[in-house]
Amino acid sequence: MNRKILTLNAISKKGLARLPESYTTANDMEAPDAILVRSQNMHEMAIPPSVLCIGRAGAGTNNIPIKAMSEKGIVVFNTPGANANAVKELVIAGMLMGTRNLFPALRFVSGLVGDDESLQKQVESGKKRFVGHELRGSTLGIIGLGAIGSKLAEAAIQLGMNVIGYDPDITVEAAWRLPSQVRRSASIDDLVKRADFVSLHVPLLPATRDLINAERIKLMKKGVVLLNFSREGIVNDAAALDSLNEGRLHAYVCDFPSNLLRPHPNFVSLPHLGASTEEAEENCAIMVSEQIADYLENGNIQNSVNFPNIAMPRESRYRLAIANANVPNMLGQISTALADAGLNIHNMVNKSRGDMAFTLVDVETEISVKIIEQLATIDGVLRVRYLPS
Ligand SMILES: NC(=O)C1=CN([C@@H]2O[C@H](COP(=O)(O)OP(=O)(O)OC[C@H]3O[C@@H](n4cnc5c(N)ncnc54)[C@H](O)[C@@H]3O)[C@@H](O)[C@H]2O)C=CC1
Ligand SMILES: O=C(O)CCC(=O)C(=O)O
Repeated sequence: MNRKILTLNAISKKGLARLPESYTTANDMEAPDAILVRSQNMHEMAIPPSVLCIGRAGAGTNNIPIKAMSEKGIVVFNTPGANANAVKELVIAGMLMGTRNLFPALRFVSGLVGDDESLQKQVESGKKRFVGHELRGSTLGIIGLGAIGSKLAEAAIQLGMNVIGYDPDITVEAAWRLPSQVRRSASIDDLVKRADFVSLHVPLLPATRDLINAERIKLMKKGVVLLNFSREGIVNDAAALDSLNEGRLHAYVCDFPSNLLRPHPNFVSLPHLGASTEEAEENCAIMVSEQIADYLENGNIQNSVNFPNIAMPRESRYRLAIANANVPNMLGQISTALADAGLNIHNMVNKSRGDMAFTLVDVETEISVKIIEQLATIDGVLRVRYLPS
């Protein structure tokens, strides 16, 4: 079927190539079936009523109004783990930038004047200001042991670091990925007291806003390097500046700009580069393109952040995909409406997640527009799609 996909950010061509050939992609179009996005803020955007799903080529979905999309039956996907290696590698670079004073040292060298002999003398007398610490033997505290945090833990152990971690909601899968040497912290406070490096790998949520604030920074060891490759807002900028000024924070390495912190020589800020590798961009775009195509064609859902995972092999040509509220008797009402219309159900699956549920129904004969309209009027049904193959 011809489908229209609106791309709000640059999405890797290798990923877009995974969409069926009949699909059109463009960064400006009327009535798209789906939207592909990376970091663009969609909170103020008017979402066209034609949109069936949104694919976030990446992990964080705080740029998407998830609740409003759920209420409209719009499925939001992300790509768990697809850019985790890229972020992990940049965090390792960040630890070195912070502890080896690489930016102040680079600024020192760029400011030198004189002939080669004079430069040599200035370097030899000046370099003692930039003496740092090695990663090996230091303690890294990781807050959030999901896709990125667990990869970082593994790499840090290989570099000879001691790793402590905190994640009260760690998934079983992520826990299995963690090396046995990672020590569990009882709380964030406990973790920050013991770490030489603190790295944040949690989503931005109301509960994680200002997670690192003045009180927590006061618990940290003097000379700690703080790394935030998660989101701005998770570290309180004013508290970070105060502690950089007083020397408790040796360096704050962050993937987001801050006008307040920018003038401080030990604030290292990158332009949201964590996932900016060709490999990560391809991985995310491939994963998200395959997910939205399977949803648009078959109603199958994998890696949604607001609806349950659901999949049913196609054994009949006539499929209904129904987004509905997770309330009693939805299945009863749907199957009664189909039975009343003389339609025989071949296969049916329903999954729920929080307030949301999703139902796939394959019937043995064609479904009329009238039945689809009737199903859409059932209280709690958010969206009904007919997907004949
Ligand atoms: N700088 C960049 O370019 C990128 C930034 N990110 C950011 O990193 C975040 C993490 O990414 P992933 O590891 O892929 O996500 P993930 O979902 O695999 O892991 C997040 C982990 O944080 C844990 N968590 C949630 N609240 C917590 C809390 N209060 N305390 C401790 N742990 C908590 C969860 O249980 C989960 O295990 C994303 O939400 C995104 O904001 C992700 C990719 C690229
Ligand atoms: O797409 C990007 O460059 C940003 C990635 C990111 O922040 C994420 O995946 O959460």
